[in-house]
Amino acid sequence: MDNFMSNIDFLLSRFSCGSLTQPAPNDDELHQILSTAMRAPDHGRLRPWRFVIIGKEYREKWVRSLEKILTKPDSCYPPAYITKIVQNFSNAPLILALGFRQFHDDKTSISLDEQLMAASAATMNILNAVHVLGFGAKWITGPNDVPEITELLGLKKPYRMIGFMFIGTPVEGSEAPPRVSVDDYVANWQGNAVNFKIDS
Ligand SMILES: Cc1cc2nc3c(=O)[nH]c(=O)nc-3n(C[C@H](O)[C@H](O)[C@H](O)COP(=O)(O)O)c2cc1C
Repeated sequence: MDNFMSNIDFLLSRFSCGSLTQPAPNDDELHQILSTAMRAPDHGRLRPWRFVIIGKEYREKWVRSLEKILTKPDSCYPPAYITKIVQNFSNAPLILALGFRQFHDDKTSISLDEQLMAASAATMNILNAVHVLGFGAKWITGPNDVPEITELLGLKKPYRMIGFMFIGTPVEGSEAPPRVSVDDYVANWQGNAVNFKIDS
């Protein structure tokens, strides 16, 4: 029972943390973290999730390539965004590119929405596992829809990106933001359509 309490406490204390420093999880820890993604619910056992690790050896190359792509003359990104994103990617102790493989109608009856949900559930498992091992992480969208970037990562069609995750050690003083109340978001069905407190 004690064990269950502490597991619940872990889940309840997770928060996203963008202010990260070294160390990042080591290879064994990262393997454990990624193993939890493989336990996500997944209709039809398609295992649609795909993750690309951008480790520190290739950090510089990745950041330079990213900057080059984002600053092309036809780029739709404002300079301030590019500076911020390049800085964030440069400082992140470890980067994961998050994606999923799209299986289409000719291969499966499972919808793309469901595949996206399975990949999202896998990503949530990663966030929780990172926290359990004492690290912090943040899931960001980033420039995940730029064709040259998806191509650079090996995540162009039939893959689709769902963002990036930064993983590392939360800087001192990082704190969970206040949380919302369960009662506002959950209703008991009592025979008629429910109303949610938050929406009334
Ligand atoms: C699909 C997805 C994309 C996100 N993209 C961004 C983003 O680009 N920038 C950002 O600051 N937060 C982004 N977030 C939100 C953060 O990951 C995080 O959830 C938020 O800062 C709230 O923190 P919390 O997880 O502790 O509630 C995204 C979340 C999700 C689920």
